[in-house]
Order: sequence, then C-alpha cells, then structure tokens
Amino acid sequence: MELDKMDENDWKYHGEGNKSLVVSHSRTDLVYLPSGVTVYVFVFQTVEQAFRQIQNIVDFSSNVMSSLLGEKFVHSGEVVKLPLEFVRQLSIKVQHQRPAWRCDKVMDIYSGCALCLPNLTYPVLYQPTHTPPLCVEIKPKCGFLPSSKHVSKDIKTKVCRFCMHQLCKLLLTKPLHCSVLRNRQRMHFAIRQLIEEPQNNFKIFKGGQCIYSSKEGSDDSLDLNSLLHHLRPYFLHGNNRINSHMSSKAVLNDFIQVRETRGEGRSFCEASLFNKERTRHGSQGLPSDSVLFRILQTQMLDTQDIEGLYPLYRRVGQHLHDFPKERTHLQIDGLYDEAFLEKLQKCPAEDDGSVEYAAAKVHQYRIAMTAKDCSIMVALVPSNEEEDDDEGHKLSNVVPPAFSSLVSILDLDPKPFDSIPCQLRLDQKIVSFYLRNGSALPKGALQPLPAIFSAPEREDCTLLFHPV
Ligand SMILES: O=P(O)(O)O[C@@H]1[C@@H](OP(=O)(O)O)[C@H](OP(=O)(O)O)[C@H](O)[C@H](OP(=O)(O)O)[C@H]1OP(=O)(O)O
Ligand SMILES: Nc1ncnc2c1ncn2[C@@H]1O[C@H](COP(=O)(O)OP(=O)(O)OP(=O)(O)O)[C@@H](O)[C@H]1O
Repeated sequence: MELDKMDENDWKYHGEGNKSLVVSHSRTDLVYLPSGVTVYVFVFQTVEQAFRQIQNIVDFSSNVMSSLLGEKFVHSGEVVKLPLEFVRQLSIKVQHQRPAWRCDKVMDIYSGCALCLPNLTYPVLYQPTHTPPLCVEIKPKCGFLPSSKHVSKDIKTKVCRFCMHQLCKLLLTKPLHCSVLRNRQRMHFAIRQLIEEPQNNFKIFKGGQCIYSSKEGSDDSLDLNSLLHHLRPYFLHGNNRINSHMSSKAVLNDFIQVRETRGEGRSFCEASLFNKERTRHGSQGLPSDSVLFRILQTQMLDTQDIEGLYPLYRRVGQHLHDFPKERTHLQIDGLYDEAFLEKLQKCPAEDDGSVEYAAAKVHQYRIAMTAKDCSIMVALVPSNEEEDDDEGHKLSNVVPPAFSSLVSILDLDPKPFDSIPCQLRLDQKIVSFYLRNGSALPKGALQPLPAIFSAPEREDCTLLFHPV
C-alpha cells in the first residue's frame, strides 16, 4: 500500500464493531493488493499511544492468539500511519453508511494510526474471472458452561451466558421492550425468535460486499429473500444434487450446514432449543485440528469463572496500588511478546498465593475472553466451472467440490485488564435478571423445535463446517 498516494475515493465502508471501523479497497478484484482492509480504533489519544495500542493488538494476535488458535487461521496485520487528510475525508465519506446505533462513537481522525489487514472476505486464491467468492462470518461466543467451584448460582451451570444475556438484551434494550413486556404472547414470540436465532453477528459477503447482516440493520443488510436471490446461482450449476426447484430453506441449508457438538465432559445449556434434538441424534466430537476446537480450547482457559477470577484480579490490583511500577513487569498492558505466553504456560496449577500466579490467571482469563468474542470468517471460492464440466468427471460420476474454503479468525484484540470488574458486574446483572425473568420463557423453549426448524435443517448452535 503506497501510503502517500491514499485516495479516499478508492476506499469504501466495509463494517464496524464496538471499537473499530473497517474500510476496504473498492477494487477488491485487484487480488494483488497487499491490503484490503484498514481498521480504525475509536480512541482519542496521542499518536504514540494510538500506535502502541494498535501494535499491542498486532502483538497479541501474532504472539499469543495465533499460537493458541493456529497460525493458519490468524492474520495479524500491521500498524500503518495514514495521511491525516485521507483519514478526515474518509470519515466524512463513510459517516452516512454507519449504523445509527454505532454513531455515538466517532472515528479517530487525529492519530492517523490504523491496522492494515488482508480482506478476509476476498481470499487471494480467488481468480477475478470466476464467480465472486462467498464469505460467511459468525461469532461463535462461549462454547461451554462453567464448572468452576467458584460459581455461586446454579443456573450458570445449566443455562449459558449467551442465552441469559439474550433475554436481558431483549427485555432491557430492544425498542419493543414495553409492548413485549405488556403482552405475554408477544413476549413469548420475541423470546422464541431470539433463541431460535442463535447466530447473532451473522454476516454474508459476496465478492467482498456485505449482502446480509443479522445485526447491523443498515441499508446494506438486505432481507432474506434478497439473500436467497444472491445465493441461489451458487447452487444451481455443476452439481447434480441441486436443482432449480430447491426450496429457500434448502438453499440456505446447503450453503452452510450447522451441527451441534459438545466438548468432552462438559455440560451444556438447558435453554438451548436444540438440546433434545442433539441428544436424540447423539453428539459428535470436534476434530482436533478444526477452528472450532481451537477456539473452544482457548475459551476454556477461563477455568475459574469470573467469580473465581475476581479475587485474583483484586490481588493484582492491590499489588499495583502498592508498587505501580510493577505494571510493566507483570505485562498488564503488554508487551505481548513470546515471553508473555511462555510465562502463562508455566503458571503453577495451584494457587501459591503469589501475585505472579494471580496475574497469570488474569491474563489467561483475558485470552479466554478474546476467544469468546472472536469471529470466524469462512470464505468460499467457487471451483472453476470449466473443471466442473470436465468429461472425466461426467464419466466417473464424481462431482468435484463446489467450493474451496479459507477459514480465518478475526477480532483478536486483548481485553483490557481493567475491564474485569465490569465483567463481574455484567455477569451478576445477567444472572439475576435471568433468575427474575427466566420464567417468562415460553414453556416450549426447552422443548424440541417445531418441525420447520428441526434437524437436519437446524441442529444446534455449535458449529461444524462441511465441505459443500
Ligand atoms: O459482553 P458480550 O458477550 O455482549 O460481548 C460484547 C459484544 O457483544 P455481542 O457479541 O454482540 O454480544 C460486543 O460486540 P458488539 O459491539 O455488540 O458488536 C463487543 O465485541 C464487546 O467487546 P469490547 O468490549 O468491544 O471489547 C463484547 O464485550 P466483551 O467480550 O468485552 O464482554
Ligand atoms: N480482515 C478483515 N477482512 C474482512 N472483513 C473484516 C476484517 N476485519 C474486520 N472485518 C469486518 O469488520 C467488522 C468489524 O471488525 P471487528 O470485529 O474486528 O471490530 P471490533 O470493533 O473489534 O468488533 P467488536 O464489536 O466485536 O469488538 C467484522 O465483523 C467484519 O465484518
């Protein structure tokens, strides 16, 4: 990327999260572009601080998360310093495309520091002459229930945080709030909808463009029919098992097949509508080299639960209060170098009362938090149509794979040390809210899904990707 020749007209709004806004180069067909996406962190600070903060994200991703999740899935990127005029013009250009509910955050137009990443929706193996690649993005969230002895509320060992949090979000923050609460039937319907839609943060891209977003609700997020219109052509050629009369559900089902699996020896969420189905069909272990296995293993570094972790956080906090300079030695805000991970791996299994033990446990928890909040991108590149038509295939009756896939993990930034008290408060709020309002769940929430949602179309919220 030639930084001195950056022109905002070449870049377009791509998406955003809680902390960053992402733009992509408008000519995504230029697969030789060294970078497709730039991320801006929304924090006003000095240039040095901004640079350090983004460098921390790169280091954490490349030295910590990449080792735990697998190098092949992680693209850490690099920090770049952009011309300020380019950033200012860009912020004006993208403002109207941003979802209104994110606009309380403003883009950092003063530091010029940004994270430069490859555009993972548009893999380099794609040949521009072919059908544009599809890409699915999901946020798997936490895949296990806590079994720590520190857990004080039994409900946490039965219902996962995601399901409890969904109820909380629905009843506290959605605009339908009042009427939903007033009308029991409507509330049941809304809650069922939420539970039946486990993939919050679900996006689909075609040729690098977002064509469906379950969350953003912006103009770019087209409705399901429009999505089907985009997807149908991908399943209509070069493959005998699919015909032009496919139902909409079958198109979607063929596009992404979702299966429930459960970690060995771990209990699972009772609020999941899929449990009975899963029990009926038996569970299937995650392959140990799969992206989901790696993510689940990393999430399980949270061995104590926030309730067990908080006293350790307090121990570190007290130590830092007495010896502020120790912050650097304990690597509270980085550096996230290789030694950081080694230290954590050498952490004793039992608490020896030391601040080092407490700090290591806090860091492990922070890593687990990152793994609970990451997203998975699965880019699907249609195979060459000419190869599909090859006479040899016809004779041997072997259908070549319709897509090659590239799986990546994104959003691997470190969660701040100081966010731990907020995590505890949030956990308490979610649990007590669920205990007070969980009875509002429709009885059917714990029952198998109605036929329209039942297996094999929808089996559960833990995922396995199958070659299509
Ligand atoms: O707390 P959660 O589970 O709602 O997760 C938050 C995410 O919400 P969602 O995935 O939509 O439920 C939230 O995502 P959104 O902004 O809702 O898209 C952030 O990822 C947030 O992380 P951070 O505080 O920005 O580092 C996430 O917060 P933490 O991972 O720091 O808890
Ligand atoms: N390298 C990439 N290639 C393609 N799209 C990307 C890339 N990085 C981010 N995106 C898109 O931008 C969105 C926001 O990015 P990201 O999740 O990293 O932001 P965030 O502010 O850290 O999010 P969160 O709210 O989860 O903390 C993603 O959901 C994804 O759709």
